[in-house]
Amino acid sequence: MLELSRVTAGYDRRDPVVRDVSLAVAQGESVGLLGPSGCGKSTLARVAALLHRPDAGSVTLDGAPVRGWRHSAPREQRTAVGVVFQQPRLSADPRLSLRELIAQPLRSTGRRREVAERVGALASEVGLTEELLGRRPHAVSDGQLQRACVARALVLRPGLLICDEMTAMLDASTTAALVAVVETYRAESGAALLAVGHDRVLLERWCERTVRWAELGRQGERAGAGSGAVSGTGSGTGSGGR
Ligand SMILES: Nc1ncnc2c1ncn2[C@@H]1O[C@H](COP(=O)(O)OP(=O)(O)OP(=O)(O)O)[C@@H](O)[C@H]1O
Repeated sequence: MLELSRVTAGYDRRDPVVRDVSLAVAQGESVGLLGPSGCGKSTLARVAALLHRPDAGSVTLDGAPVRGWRHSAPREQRTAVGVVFQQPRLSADPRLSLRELIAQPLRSTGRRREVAERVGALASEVGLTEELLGRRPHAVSDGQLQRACVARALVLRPGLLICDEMTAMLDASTTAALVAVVETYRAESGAALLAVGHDRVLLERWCERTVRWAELGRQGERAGAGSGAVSGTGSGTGSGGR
């Protein structure tokens, strides 16, 4: 489903934060990526979500190499990945109501006719009332806004979901509710999951497999020798992540 092979990425080519790392997530598989704060997890998650162009290495989605990032990514690749970020306020347009926020990917891909049914169904799954759907981000709590961001990430029925510290600012009951929404969606759709974070207990409970950041450079080797649940990266791996 997702194959990151020998990816180097960052904000300064002379000093990249992600160095020569490889990671593969098979179709339908859930993988937790664990690492300390600042190691580069979010940067790698953004590369996988086609939001950040790597300086080197390759990314393959559903067998097709990714050649464009952000707005230059082909629509079918962009819409195949749903993303939830740690801080919903940074990713949510403050001018939109929660209803519009959830519906926006459908509108921008010309699927307006699905809006009423799909937004209604997702709102009830994530636990947002009609009244909350009419409010804008400034008038809801972080947890309520994150519920809307999860609904938005699922609205196009992606084959891969990337959750970057999705629950870091949530209480235990909202965390459990949103993890359950993601897992219900995965059970119905067969979607794969890459969940990034530093909460080992949560990720080990949530995901079928967890990988530590320090092990990332060896993913290709492990996939070749392992259970077959993970597809190989297709090349030898380098010196590993930081
Ligand atoms: N837009 C940016 N410009 C310059 N440097 C950045 C930018 N975003 C992140 N960094 C730096 O890149 C490094 C890795 O950041 P990143 O957010 O990928 O780490 P992380 O493992 O996700 O951390 P956390 O768990 O704290 O979210 C950090 O040193 C950070 O300061």
